[in-house]
This record gives sequence, structure tokens and C-alpha cells, in this order.
Amino acid sequence: MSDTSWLRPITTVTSAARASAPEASGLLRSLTPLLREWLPRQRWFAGKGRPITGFGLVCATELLPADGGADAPALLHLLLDVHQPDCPPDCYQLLVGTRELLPPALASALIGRAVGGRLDGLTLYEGLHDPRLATLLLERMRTSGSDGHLRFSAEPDAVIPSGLAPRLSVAEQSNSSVIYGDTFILKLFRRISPGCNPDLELSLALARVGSARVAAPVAWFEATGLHEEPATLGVLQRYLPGSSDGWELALRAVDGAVAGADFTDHARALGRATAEVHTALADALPTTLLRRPQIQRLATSMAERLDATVAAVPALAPYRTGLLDAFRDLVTFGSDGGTVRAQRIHGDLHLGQALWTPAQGWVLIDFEGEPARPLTERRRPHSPVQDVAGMLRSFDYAARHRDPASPYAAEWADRHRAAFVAGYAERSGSDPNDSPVLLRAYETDKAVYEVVYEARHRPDWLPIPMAAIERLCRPAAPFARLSRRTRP
Ligand SMILES: Nc1ncnc2c1ncn2[C@@H]1O[C@H](COP(=O)(O)OP(=O)(O)O)[C@@H](O)[C@H]1O
Ligand SMILES: O=P(O)(O)O[C@H]1O[C@H](CO)[C@@H](O[C@H]2O[C@H](CO)[C@@H](O)[C@H](O)[C@H]2O)[C@H](O)[C@H]1O
Repeated sequence: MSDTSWLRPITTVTSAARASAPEASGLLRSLTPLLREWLPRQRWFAGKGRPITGFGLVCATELLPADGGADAPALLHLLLDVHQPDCPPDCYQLLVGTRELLPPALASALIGRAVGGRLDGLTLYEGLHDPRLATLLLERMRTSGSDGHLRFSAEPDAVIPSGLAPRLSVAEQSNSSVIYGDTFILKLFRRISPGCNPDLELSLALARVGSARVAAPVAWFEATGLHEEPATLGVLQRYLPGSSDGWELALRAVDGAVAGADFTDHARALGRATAEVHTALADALPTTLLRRPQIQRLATSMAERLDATVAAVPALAPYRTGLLDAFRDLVTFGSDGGTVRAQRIHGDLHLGQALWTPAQGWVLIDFEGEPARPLTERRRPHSPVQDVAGMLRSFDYAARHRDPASPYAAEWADRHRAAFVAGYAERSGSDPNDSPVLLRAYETDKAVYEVVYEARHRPDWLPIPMAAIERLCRPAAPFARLSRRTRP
């Protein structure tokens, strides 16, 4: 057993005891006024725009450095329910640093000074910014075992060296990541749901069958005993040094295309890599066949999402009938005896989720699925055509990011979409063009999702999915073009 004397769990508050435990109310008294201000400003906070009506402490664990003197920082690991009107509370993972005084280098990480309660007089800050606390977390992950409700696990052959310098990732992301040396990246999930996060589940399954298309997980930690299933909190994965993400590469290719830069080889290779991931996932995890009732449910959920989006973004209203055709055709396909092969998939595939590496070629990351969907839904088998459609949308985005209406953009998108599909068909033995109804339905559903995403987050980008919406209302021509290019 390694020495864990540097780690002292201060309290673990179970769901049943959360309101009454004096420790919990003491912590909440310190945290509530500060977090009310700080939380809505965090990129990963999903409840922006709605007031916070209260917090509930699910679990708190304090990690202390072994060498800590009186002025040493401590890391307060929190799982906190955030209450907002008209919806059940969301549980968030927070890593709060506590010090008497904050050094100037950490000023940007400040949450505030606690007044009253259990942390009275301490300065609270975003702990991941502090190299001493990020190191403390890696130290804890080096050894399997439990501390209160936190359980740390590692792959049996994992070798996690000590002393790797941490740096907080500056990528625009939905969670938070710390990079250690150029060796590991630790992703800390922010919005926590009971159950194994597919990012861990799928990348572990792929790594265990020897797939080179994934960054292998070496260790992870989860919350146990709080919900019916352990909830994944963080995953330490191999870092892919020198990688570039597919979105950046595609944009460079689009911008340089007039000068002759070509990205079709990359697009074809990405199609092959996606097919390899699908094949490995189908071998490693359960598969199923969707029949009439499931296909009907799928089409209904797509139609419902369309209607919710039309209500939120009225610019979509004129296209509603045309778009609904895609979902009606899917119902007809199921009613005519058509079936859909389903398996575990990536679930949110786009160019930003693919890293080009000098050593391994394309590697897919972030197997979480669409974070807004419930975890149980994300962990079900789905058609792999959904991932293909996601990537096809992404080539369209890349092509149109400067001028959504340019005819050149349409040509670039068609060429690269066709190359991706050709690579996919070549490696999987199954050509997505042979499933035109499914492909159109998934592409339509994704474009509808993008309309609401862009309306909320990047209104200037709304014309990009709107161009697709127009095209998808007139399906025949684009699909014919895609088929001619990819088939001999
Ligand atoms: N294994 C890895 N090696 C190198 N960089 C990575 C790795 N995993 C993720 N990244 C980088 O971190 C960014 C965010 O990762 P991602 O898993 O998409 O996080 P999130 O789910 O928070 O959006 C990626 O865009 C990529 O730049
Ligand atoms: O980053 P996430 O995986 O959480 O995904 C969300 O943000 C994406 C943008 O960062 C958004 O993707 C859309 O824009 C991309 C270009 O920025 C494009 O490549 C994708 O095809 C397009 O869907 C994604 O929809 C959203 O869920």
C-alpha cells in the first residue's frame, strides 16, 4: 500500500443526509454567496440565463498535500446540486482551491473570500489553475483505492510517473482538462450523471481491443454510493503530442484551397478511421436491430425536436413541412419492413472531435455523445449512420464558415463529404449512400439541432445550418451528386 497520509477526507455527505448534516450546511453557508456569482460565468455551466435558486451538497472531500504547512493550499472536491426553476437540479463537479492568501499568479482563478460558515476567512479559487493542486490530483490518481465516496481506478498495466508538470487546457470545451507533461490529459467532467460516462466506457473498450483510433485511458475516478450507479468524474488518457484537430486543419485547407491545398486524402482517411472505430465498437459492445416501433420512435423524437426548434427559432418555420418529409420517409421505411443496425457510436462526431497525429493518423476523442441528452439515451445503441451524418455536417460547416452562400463552398463541401463517405465505405464494407433515408433523416436532425445551437451561442453562424436546411428540403440533387462521386 502506498502512503496516503497526505489525503484526508473531511466529510462525505450522502444524499439522504444532505440537508441536515451540520458539516454540509457549514460548507454551503461559505459557498452559496460566492458560487451564485461565479458559477454562471463558467463556460461549462449549462444553466446559463436562469436564476440559481439554491445549492445542495452531495459530497465533499478535501485533499491535502502531504508536505503541507499551515499556508499550504488544499483541494476541496465537491459534488453540488444546483437548483434552478422549472427543472430538476443538475449535479456539478467543482474543484475548489482554498488558501489563506492567493498568490498574484492565481488572481484570475479567484472565486472569492468566504465569509461565515465552515470555510470562513479562506480564499476560494478554481483549484485546477494551481499547479500544486493539479499535481495533488495526479498523485492521487496514481494509486487505486477509495476515499469516502471517491473511488480511483487504473488499468492494470498503467505506469503513471510522479512529477509531470501540469498545465490547464485552454481549449474551448464543455468540461475541464489538465495536461501533464506531454504524457497525459485528465478530463474532469463538469455536469455529472449516475452511470459510466461513455467517454470512459467507449475509449476503454476501444483501447482494450488494441484500437489505435483512440487515446487510451490509463486511470479514472468516480463517485460511488451516492446514486444507483457510480458516476464517472474524471478520466486520465494518453496525451497525443503534436496533434491538430480536424476543424483547424479543414479551415486551413478551405482558406488555402484557391492556392491548390487539398484535404480530400485527409477526409478519406477520416472516413476509414471512423469505420474502424465503428467496427471495433460493434465487436466489443452489444449491438441490436431497430425495427418498426423503434424506427417510428426515432422519427418521432426527430420531429419533436424540429417542432421545439421551430418554436424557438421562427426563421425555421417556412421549412418545417419540407424537413418533416425526411422523418416521414423514415417512418415509411420502417413500416415497409426496413431495419436499422444499431450499435454504440461516438454520438457527437464532428471535425473538432478528430485529432490528426503524426504517429497514429486520425484519432477520435470525446466519446461523451451530445451532453444535452440524458446519459441513458447516450449509452444506448444507435445507427452508425448518425456519426457519418455528423461528420458530413461538419465538412459543410468548414466549407461555409467564411461565406455560407458561396458556390465554391458547395463544391468544396460535396467533394470532401464524398471523400469521407468513400473512405468509410471502403473500410466498413457498408456504404452510407445505401441508406439514403436514414442519412437524410440524421443529417436533417443534426442541422435542426445546429440551428438552435447557433441561435443561442453564435447567431452570426446561423446562416451555415440554414443553408443546409434549405438543401435538405430539396434532397434529390445533393444525394445524387454524392452517390455519383463515390461509386465506381
Ligand atoms: N488525448 C488527447 N491528446 C491531445 N489533445 C487532446 C486529447 N484529448 C483532448 N485533447 C484536446 O482537448 C480539447 C478538448 O477535449 P474534449 O474531449 O473535446 O473536451 P470537452 O468534452 O470538454 O469538450 C480537444 O479539442 C483537444 O484539443
Ligand atoms: O464542442 P461540443 O462537442 O460540445 O459540440 C457543440 O459545439 C460545436 C461547436 O464547437 C457544435 O458544432 C458545430 O460547429 C462546428 C464548428 O465549430 C462544426 O464542425 C459542427 O459540425 C457543428 O455541428 C456542436 O454542434 C455542439 O454540440
